[in-house]
Amino acid sequence: MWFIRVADRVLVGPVHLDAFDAFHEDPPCALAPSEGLLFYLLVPSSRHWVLNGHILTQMPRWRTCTSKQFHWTSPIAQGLLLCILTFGVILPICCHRLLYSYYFLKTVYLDSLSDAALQESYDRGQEALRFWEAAASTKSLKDPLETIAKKPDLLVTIVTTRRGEGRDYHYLLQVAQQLQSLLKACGDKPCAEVMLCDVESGHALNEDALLLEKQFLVVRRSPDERWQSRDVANIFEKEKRDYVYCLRKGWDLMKPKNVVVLEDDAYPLTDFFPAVKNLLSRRFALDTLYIKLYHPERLQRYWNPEPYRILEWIGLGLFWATIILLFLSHYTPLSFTFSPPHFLFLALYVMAVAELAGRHYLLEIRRVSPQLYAVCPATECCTPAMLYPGNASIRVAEYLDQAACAQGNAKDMVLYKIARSRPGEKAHSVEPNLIKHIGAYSSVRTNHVPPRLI
Ligand SMILES: CC(=O)N[C@H]1[C@@H](OP(=O)(O)OP(=O)(O)OC[C@H]2O[C@@H](n3ccc(=O)[nH]c3=O)[C@H](O)[C@@H]2O)O[C@H](CO)[C@H](O)[C@@H]1O
Repeated sequence: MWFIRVADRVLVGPVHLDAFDAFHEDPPCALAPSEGLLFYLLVPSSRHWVLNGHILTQMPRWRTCTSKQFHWTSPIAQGLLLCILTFGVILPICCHRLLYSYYFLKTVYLDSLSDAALQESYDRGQEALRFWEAAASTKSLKDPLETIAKKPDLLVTIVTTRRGEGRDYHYLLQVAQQLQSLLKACGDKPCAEVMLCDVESGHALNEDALLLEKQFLVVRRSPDERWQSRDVANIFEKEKRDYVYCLRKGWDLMKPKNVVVLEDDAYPLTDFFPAVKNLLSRRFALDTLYIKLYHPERLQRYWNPEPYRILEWIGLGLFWATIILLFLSHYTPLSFTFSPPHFLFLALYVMAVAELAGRHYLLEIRRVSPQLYAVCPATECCTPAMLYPGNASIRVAEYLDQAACAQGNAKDMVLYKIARSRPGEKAHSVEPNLIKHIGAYSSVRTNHVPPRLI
């Protein structure tokens, strides 16, 4: 390919020296060539044109573009090159295996990643089963009800039911094992009391909860109450009533200062207790109905209908655009000016990189310290891990009692609407997540077979 320059005009287009017919085409203006690539068209001699020593019989019909318009040192060309490199080369290479990135190659990697996650969970479940069976056979503890502290700073209640599908994964045993190891790491004074709330109301027993009876306080409805609890309109209403029962039972038994309610497939991460402690030490916690400790990763993108996220996104773009421009103008030989177009371009560039690579991965950086965890207005979906500061758990039980749940209006949606509609009530979410959702099989919904990660 050749580029031809005459005086201050640049003639742009492909010149195939072996096929002069190409000159009859009218090539479009394209990227400007670098100075070093320019070749000069020699002026015509009689009826011939000479290009780099080759004789042409016709004058090529070129469209001309001024050299100012196309020059590779121009900001537009540089910006274009940067975008092509970033979005067309670097990000696809780095992110094509990242589950929550736009570049994730679902058709190639989703099945293998999902199978690996299932296998990992199964292995952890079997390991937990062996662990708790060994503990049950060797330890004979006092009645857990006698050993629990009254008015603990924090009560962790796990709502559990017998699982049909996915029972070999022993979600409850996995969660209990992890909680126990995190509690040990707290030091001499336990950072929380744990209560298992077994809401199984069928004829079959929740065997995982039975296995943990010697280690943790396990509460259940009486046989009469259990029978009544089965008589409900739908599974979502039952799920809500079970939740309310567990909230009330924890409060009645211990009068805790704060409550965390975990669903039985909410696996606490290592930063769980330090982060909860930090949240409770912040002023806003005194004044909140609940703090969500988990939001599904697939819904963590900027491009989601959460207004604060759009603000965060714009802030991120403006912040990094400023840093990059300051850096370029002070620490590189490049002659960058702080012009508004540069600034706008860089802000949009940073925003696009953050969104396409995956906001989820940016949030993970916050794990460096609990102080860096972000608190924002509560998001809509899901309640696998909820923190109720002060006596909020009892307020929530009362509010939920007054609402009816159904398909499409499960307890998570009801709770979200309550927090928005009740005057004086506020609800928050923390980011990043403090638990991992390990429940590939739902006990209230039809499951995709085999379960997939997204
Ligand atoms: C990760 C995620 O998005 N989870 C949400 C999803 O749960 P899932 O569809 O994932 O259901 P799941 O099996 O995790 O059950 C949620 C919780 O309900 C409990 N349970 C189940 C059956 C029953 O009769 N009684 C009972 O209390 C169960 O022990 C568990 O603690 O939808 C629920 C609302 O429907 C909640 O919003 C969950 O947070």
